[in-house]
Amino acid sequence: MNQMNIAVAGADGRMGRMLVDALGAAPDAVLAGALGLAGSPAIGQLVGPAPGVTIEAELGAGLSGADFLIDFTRPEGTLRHLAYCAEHGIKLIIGTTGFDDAGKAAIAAAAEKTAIMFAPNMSVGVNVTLKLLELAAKSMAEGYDIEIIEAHHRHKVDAPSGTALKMGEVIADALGRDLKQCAVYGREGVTGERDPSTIGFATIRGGDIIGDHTVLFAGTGERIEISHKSSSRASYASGALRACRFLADKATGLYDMQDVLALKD
Ligand SMILES: NC(=O)C1=CN([C@@H]2O[C@H](COP(=O)(O)OP(=O)(O)OC[C@H]3O[C@@H](n4cnc5c(N)ncnc54)[C@H](OP(=O)(O)O)[C@@H]3O)[C@@H](O)[C@H]2O)C=CC1
Ligand SMILES: O=C(O)C1=N[C@H](C(=O)O)C[C@H](O)C1
Repeated sequence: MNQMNIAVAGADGRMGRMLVDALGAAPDAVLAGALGLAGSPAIGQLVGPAPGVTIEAELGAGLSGADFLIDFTRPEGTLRHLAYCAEHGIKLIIGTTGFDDAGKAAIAAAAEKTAIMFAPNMSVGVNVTLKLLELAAKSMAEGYDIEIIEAHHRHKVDAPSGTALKMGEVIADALGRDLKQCAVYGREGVTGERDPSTIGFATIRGGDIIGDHTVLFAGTGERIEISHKSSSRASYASGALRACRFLADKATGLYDMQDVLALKD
């Protein structure tokens, strides 16, 4: 078994800490570096199993021993790491959400130089849910109003969640619609009757909710709700490690969790 040398960005964050623990328990991987935000009190702290790795702000120091970087940070941080990884052939697993179109284009361009797995949700359950949504949308293309409701902890900074947006994209694609044209992000005041061609989004933020997503297909005389609820961040971390194993024999290319889990038709 080849050992994977994996660095973690945002090593002191909620997902970073979970990833460091997951790497400590993985038989085929070692924590090979850790990155933190310049100026953060976390810089210089030891993480991981003994003898430990220090969290570095300088990319060269944090990534010198790494073949992979797992990045759950913020778009501006990920884009900085992306440029370095593309230049140095470090494979990248991106879990960060909240990218604009230019950020997504930069990720696609970097995938011509190194292998990248980019997904807003790395849990098996959410990725199977995406397949269920495709089937549900095709089967209920007429007569059902589609609303996506997501709930997350009070610290989350982007809305709607990357997962909710991905669910919207999958449904819009299945229906031959463009999400940019048909999405409605919240409602207030005199809105008029609901336009049947729209896909609505509602966002809840509070407490320590790890991540709940429900898609409602509301028809006449019945409604279907397809829900996924996360009760631990461990499912995201194990998905990220699965992605490293998937990328191990790839030199370049942009992949998602549907590729990793062999869920593509
Ligand atoms: N794809 C998936 O399966 C999942 C995706 N996510 C996404 O991952 C991201 C992180 O989530 P979470 O761990 O909860 O967030 P946290 O805020 O807990 O952690 C973010 C980490 O990134 C660091 N950071 C912040 N800004 C920068 C920057 N500009 N450059 C480098 N590092 C930076 C933070 O440093 P500091 O502490 O010093 O601010 C911290 O270490 C979010 O976008 C979230 O939506 C989350 C869970 C699952
Ligand atoms: O910020 C989070 O916590 C999460 N973010 C991801 C998203 O935006 O979809 C994935 C998960 O829902 C947790």
